[in-house]
Amino acid sequence: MRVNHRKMGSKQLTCKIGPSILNADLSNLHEESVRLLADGADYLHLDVMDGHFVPNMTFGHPVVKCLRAKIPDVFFETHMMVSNPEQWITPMADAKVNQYTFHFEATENVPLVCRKIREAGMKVGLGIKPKTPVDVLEKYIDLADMILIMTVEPGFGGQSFMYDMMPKVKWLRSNYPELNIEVDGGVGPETIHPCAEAGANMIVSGTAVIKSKDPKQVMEDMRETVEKELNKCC
Ligand SMILES: O=C(CO)[C@H](O)[C@H](O)COP(=O)(O)O
Ligand SMILES: [Fe+2]
Repeated sequence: MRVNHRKMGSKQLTCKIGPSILNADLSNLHEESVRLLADGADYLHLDVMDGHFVPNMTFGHPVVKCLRAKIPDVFFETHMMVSNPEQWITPMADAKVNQYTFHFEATENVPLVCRKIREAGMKVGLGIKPKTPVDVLEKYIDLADMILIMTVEPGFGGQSFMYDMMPKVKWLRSNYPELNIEVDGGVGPETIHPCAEAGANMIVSGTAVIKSKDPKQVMEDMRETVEKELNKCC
């Protein structure tokens, strides 16, 4: 299935805030997630790391499945920082993940992975690491529901936002007005302006939300900034 993101149709893009629980107290994953959702999160961005594609490990489908059992209705995106992303499609679908976001750099066969994710009933997210140029995505964009532009080297939370990734977001937004574009890494109140101006509408924020005394306010402020920019163009 192909989605034509180039056309300027009637689809109104909305801002979605997806906190990353990477730097939360993972022994309290359920409580932390419930708190973030009560504070206004639109979806949960679950960072899955395999210690191979990135030099760190987090959790896999068994944990996601347990979390899903306690939180049945919320949109789960798994950010798959794994080699061989094909391997985990079925288990993540079984865990009732809504969107499976994998990395361009992790596979030789992007179309095949996109197709398998869709066949398993999930939305397709396709991401690139900072050193990967955005134009490699051109022939795959219509196979995806969302493009992820990493604004840090994947692997760890709490890193500094890479401002020089913003031209990638701008390029995508100017060519694909209806595309969902996500930014991830070092995003918070201090760095949301360039993301919004460049055209990102799906905002992942870990440390800035989790470590804040007022996560609700942080998410509200980021949403307001993004929505202001989205409303400018239409
Ligand atoms: O994918 C990630 C790291 O690879 C995380 O989603 C990201 O880093 C979020 O955390 P922070 O906002 O603290 O950077
Ligand atoms: Fe992530």
